[in-house]
Amino acid sequence: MTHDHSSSGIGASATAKLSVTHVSKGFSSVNGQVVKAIGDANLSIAEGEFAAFIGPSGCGKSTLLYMIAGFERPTSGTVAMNGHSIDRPRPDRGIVFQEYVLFPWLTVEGNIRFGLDVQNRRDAVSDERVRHLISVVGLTGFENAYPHTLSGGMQQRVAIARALAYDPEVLLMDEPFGALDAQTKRRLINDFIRVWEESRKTVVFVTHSVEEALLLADKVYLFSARPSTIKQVFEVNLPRPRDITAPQFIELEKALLESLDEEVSKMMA
Ligand SMILES: Nc1ncnc2c1ncn2[C@@H]1O[C@H](COP(=O)(O)OP(=O)(O)OP(=O)(O)O)[C@@H](O)[C@H]1O
Repeated sequence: MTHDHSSSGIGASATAKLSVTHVSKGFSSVNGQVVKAIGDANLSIAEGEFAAFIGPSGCGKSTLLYMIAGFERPTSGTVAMNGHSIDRPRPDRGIVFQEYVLFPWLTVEGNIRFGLDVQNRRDAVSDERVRHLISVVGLTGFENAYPHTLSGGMQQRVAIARALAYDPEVLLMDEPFGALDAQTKRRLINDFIRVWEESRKTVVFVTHSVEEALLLADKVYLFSARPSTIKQVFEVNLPRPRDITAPQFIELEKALLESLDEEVSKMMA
């Protein structure tokens, strides 16, 4: 099922975990011109929802994610969590980037434990939490390994466990599997679905891949060409793990691709 979200008035909702209301964002370029990345974005993400952002390159997906993270502020409009405007990064939002940003001088366990150590949480409960996370992301046996000895897929597993370690309310992911080869990506998607199903945290996941979005998300938010709005929301009411050959999956994939292609053409015009 899809909804047209190009009109306004759908941002605020009493039950929203995250709400984006009439948000615009412009950047000044080196020659002094303003690039309007986001025109008027409105969306509302429910508690426990797995949301994917997709859209043409440069439409402002990462920019909106960074506003939710608190790294960027909107030019106008509001981005709120639990009804409160977001004004800075906080540990209630964990983030996983595309690049493997691990601390090279810390082991796998040290990296995962990092956020807990910063909060001085070293007790039996946090020890058990770290041990459990190492196991669910499939890194048991690699606790004492250093990042440079790990493959890209393994490093992203560490980054996911690290973001989950301090139990954030929301997990923000910026193309976390984008740099991985197709096979590693597929395995990580399947494993990540299991990890997510255990906690059912609210996730916002930026991706370029229609297939990845439809394999993972409850709702796929399609951004229009710049200055962007949320053009359409695709609801994916299919049980996980999803079958990419199922007729409903293929039907959704086709509709999403067609709508995305229209926006990509506008960006290239
Ligand atoms: N800090 C910045 N300074 C100037 N311009 C910026 C800045 N951050 C983003 N932009 C511009 O804003 C627009 C949106 O960028 P953003 O990275 O959010 O897009 P995106 O949809 O995530 O792109 P992609 O899919 O290619 O990663 C782009 O034109 C980009 O060049």
